[in-house]
Amino acid sequence: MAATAFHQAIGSLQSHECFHGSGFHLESQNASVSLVSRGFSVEVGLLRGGSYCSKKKSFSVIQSSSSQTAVFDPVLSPSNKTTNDSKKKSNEAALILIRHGESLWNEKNLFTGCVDVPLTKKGVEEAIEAGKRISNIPVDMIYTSSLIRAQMTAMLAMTQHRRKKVPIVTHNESEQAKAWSQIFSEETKKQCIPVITAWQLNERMYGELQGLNKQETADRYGKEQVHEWRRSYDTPPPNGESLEMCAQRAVAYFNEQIEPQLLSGKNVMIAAHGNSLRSIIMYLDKLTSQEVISLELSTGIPMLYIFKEGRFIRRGSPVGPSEAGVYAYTKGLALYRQRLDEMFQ
Ligand SMILES: O=C(O)[C@@H](CO)OP(=O)(O)O
Repeated sequence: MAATAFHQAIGSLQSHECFHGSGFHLESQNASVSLVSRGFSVEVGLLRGGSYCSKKKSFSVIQSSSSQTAVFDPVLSPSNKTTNDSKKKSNEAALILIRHGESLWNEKNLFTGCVDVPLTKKGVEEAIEAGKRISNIPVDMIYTSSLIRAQMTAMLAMTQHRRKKVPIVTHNESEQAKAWSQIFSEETKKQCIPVITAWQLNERMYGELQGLNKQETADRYGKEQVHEWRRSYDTPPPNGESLEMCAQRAVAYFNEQIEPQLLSGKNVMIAAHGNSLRSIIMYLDKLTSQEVISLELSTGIPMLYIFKEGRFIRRGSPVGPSEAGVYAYTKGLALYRQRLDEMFQ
């Protein structure tokens, strides 16, 4: 049956259990508490104030697809019995968010924004480690920013995936690019994961801070001013984007392009940046503009959400493919993990 141990176990996790795990934290205790208790009404206020108004529209667009993989993965499912089950649509989908691994400018403590800087060796290792953590979670589509550090992270992470599907960058920038990158085998297509690059998921544009040293900037303009530029919701850095401005394009893109995929049951991974992901998490977790100030993301730590009945349920950061860790708060899930490992031994 489609109702696998993974489903049951994941479904029985309580939301308060999702706050464990690294990669995502709110510094204030109060903020964490309000996260789990906050209702939809706050979000509506936020939506009205900002430009996330396409949510309603995007929810009405339901695409159908036969190539989706359910949140439980038939290949990885302990029962692994029927092909019918594998075709059955799930009303759940996994959403993995991952901030890129350490970049060369993270290492040098420079404001980076939209400057296109690659990963360090440590960043490469972080991306591979991230891939191990999510290697059991099915991925049907990948979205990255147009910046190389996010793309490297996505690709390196996918080298660790158990399904061994091939991530293929989609080239829609011109008719010729589309035509010249076509795949003519349906069988091969099924073994591919489309990778869509979107500038809307880029890091916030840091304006005249790009290339400056963060410490030196704090020494010059004061710690408080620099903190406000870096973490506040609506104060833009000089000639750059505030988090609010970044959200206007990143969340709109999420609403218009990514949510319809989740609604159709596709499992999606997004590899992006500290601030573009902060704005998306603010939307997913219904954070207020005060709460988001304390939201910090580590490099190369994946975070999992389950999209179910129009809601995003945060599951935290998978510790590893076979470690009980964050997921193992229920017996059923621990058992599923154990069976999975036995299957692949
Ligand atoms: O420099 C940047 O682009 C970002 C992310 O590294 O910095 P911050 O920590 O200020 O968001």
